[in-house]
Parts: sequence; C-alpha cells; structure tokens
Amino acid sequence: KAELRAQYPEKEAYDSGTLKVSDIHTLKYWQYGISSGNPVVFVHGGPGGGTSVRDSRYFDPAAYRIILFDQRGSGESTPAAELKENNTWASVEDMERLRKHLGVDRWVVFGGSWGSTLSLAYAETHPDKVKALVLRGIFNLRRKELEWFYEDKGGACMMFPDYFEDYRDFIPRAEQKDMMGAYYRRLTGDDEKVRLEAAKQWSRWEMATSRLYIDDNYLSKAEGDKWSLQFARIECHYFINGGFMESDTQLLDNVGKIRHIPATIVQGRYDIVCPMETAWLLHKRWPEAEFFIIPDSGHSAVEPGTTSRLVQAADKYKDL
Ligand SMILES: CNCC(=O)c1nnc(C(C)(C)C)o1
Repeated sequence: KAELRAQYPEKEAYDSGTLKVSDIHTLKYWQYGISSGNPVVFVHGGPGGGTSVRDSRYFDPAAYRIILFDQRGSGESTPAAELKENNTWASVEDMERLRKHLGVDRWVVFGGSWGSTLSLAYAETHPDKVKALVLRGIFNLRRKELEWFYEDKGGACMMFPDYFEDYRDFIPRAEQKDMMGAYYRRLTGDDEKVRLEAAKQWSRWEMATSRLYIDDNYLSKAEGDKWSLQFARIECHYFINGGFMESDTQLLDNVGKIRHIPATIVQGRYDIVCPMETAWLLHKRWPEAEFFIIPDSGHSAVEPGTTSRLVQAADKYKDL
C-alpha cells in the first residue's frame, strides 16, 4: 500500500485583506506561501462553509502563492450569512475581482464539494484564466443530488436513519415532504431562536454524514452559532434556487469548454453527501482529467486517502 501523503506544515499567512465586491458584500482573503510562487486559489465548500488555515496546507509553500478567500456571507466576509446578492454567478465574478485585485494573470483552481461546483462554474466561464483544476467530492446541485441528501426519499436517509431522524423530526410531519422548503422558511424567518435551532439541525445532519467514521470533533462544528447560521442559510438558499443554474445539468453540459485544462478529480467511494454518480458522469464527459476513486473515504477532504491524493495533485501542478 503506497505511503499516504500528509498535508504540508501550517505556516502563517504573509498577507491578508478585504475586497468590497458589491454594495453589500466585502470578502476577506489571505495569502500563504511565497508571493513569487505559482498562484493557486482554494474554493471552499458549503456554500457558506468558509476557509481555515488548514485549507492552505494542500500546497507546497515553497512553490505556491496560496490564495484563500471566504465567499459572500461566509467565514470572515461580511455581512455574515447575508443572502441578498448571494448566488453562484456573483461568486464567479468575485473570483475574477479577487484575481485582478491581487494582480494574478492565471491560477490553479482547487475546490471540493460546493468548492468543486464553484470551481467548475468559474472555469467554464473563464477557461483562459485557469492553469489547472483539482476537484474533490463532485457536487453539481442537480435536483437528484439535493433530494438524495436533504429529502426523505430513500437517499442518504437510508444510510444514516439515526441522524436523519433528528434532522427530519425538527420539522412538523405536515411539512416533511419538502424538507428544504421547510428549513428555508425557518432559516429566513423572523424568529431568531427558530433560525438558530434550524441552522444547527441542518448543519448537524451534514457534519454527521461527511466522514466514513462519524467524527465528534467534526460534529461539534455544527454547534457554533455563527458558523451554523452561515452554513445552513447560505446552503439552503443556493439549494432552493438549484444553484442558480440555467439547467439541472449545466455544468456537465459545458465540460467541453474546459477539457483542454489539466485536471484531477478525487472522489470518495463512500461519499454520502455527494454520491459518486456525479463524479462518474463528469469523468465520462472528461476522460482527459485524471480520476481517482478513494476506496476507503467518505465525503470529507480530511479522510487520509483523499488528503493524500489532493496533496499529490497539487504537487503535480506546482510548476505550471
Ligand atoms: C452539500 N454541501 C457540501 C459541501 O460543500 C460541504 N460539505 N462540508 C463542507 C465543509 C467542509 C465546508 C463543512 O462543505
């Protein structure tokens, strides 16, 4: 069994700043590694998940100029959990605003889960700005993907019936046929207490199902008031709107625009949050992209086999 690669050691950011991207939204960003390095931008998940210093450690700090940013309403971007002017295509253009603000010509784009969605949307819109793509836990927000995970329709609920029960039964039975709609009404309602409880229930469901082995530390993320409101409100807002896509398969249909770009796709075999079918469909439409199925991984990037493949992929593109 080949030696598993670990992430690079943690280093301090050499720069950080804010960028006003609309009348409402200001983004926070950080830079790690070396300013003269090969630029890479990390695209976080959720949406609404925000970044952490851990996300900088997939990349060799002696070779890369590592750019992390919190998307609209996420992490340290302000206003926190704001849904107005918050959508996929605004975030695609935010990446362009950030790229120009930092004086980057072209960059490696690296994202997992929702981060893979936004990375694909960005690359298909601005293919000439992308040196390479590293995508993990492929998520296209197709209706069947959303229903699989968030509705009581024989999907993830059959794999984690125990945790699903808490997520489902927070909603009155009469509303359980449309869980995303029921949660959205509560996450955007006037009652702060209900909003927060809905946010924690929603977030707990995802944290419980993100790893092959349920990780209590990971679960504890869902207990944070601010984080769970950002994560749940922004996720549910994007999902209720089908990711603001023109069609259910827009990202798959437009892969032809990016097939020339060097790329690596990494997918956990036992990913319950973003089941492997979407990665498989992407692979079939994009045979040139390297495709790795991690046999003992769930959804999260922190599964050892997944982390190892992601570090190897980043190493592969470090001198582009
Ligand atoms: C349906 N959401 C998938 C996603 O993007 C995601 N899952 N976990 C995360 C965090 C790592 C940000 C918690 O993001």
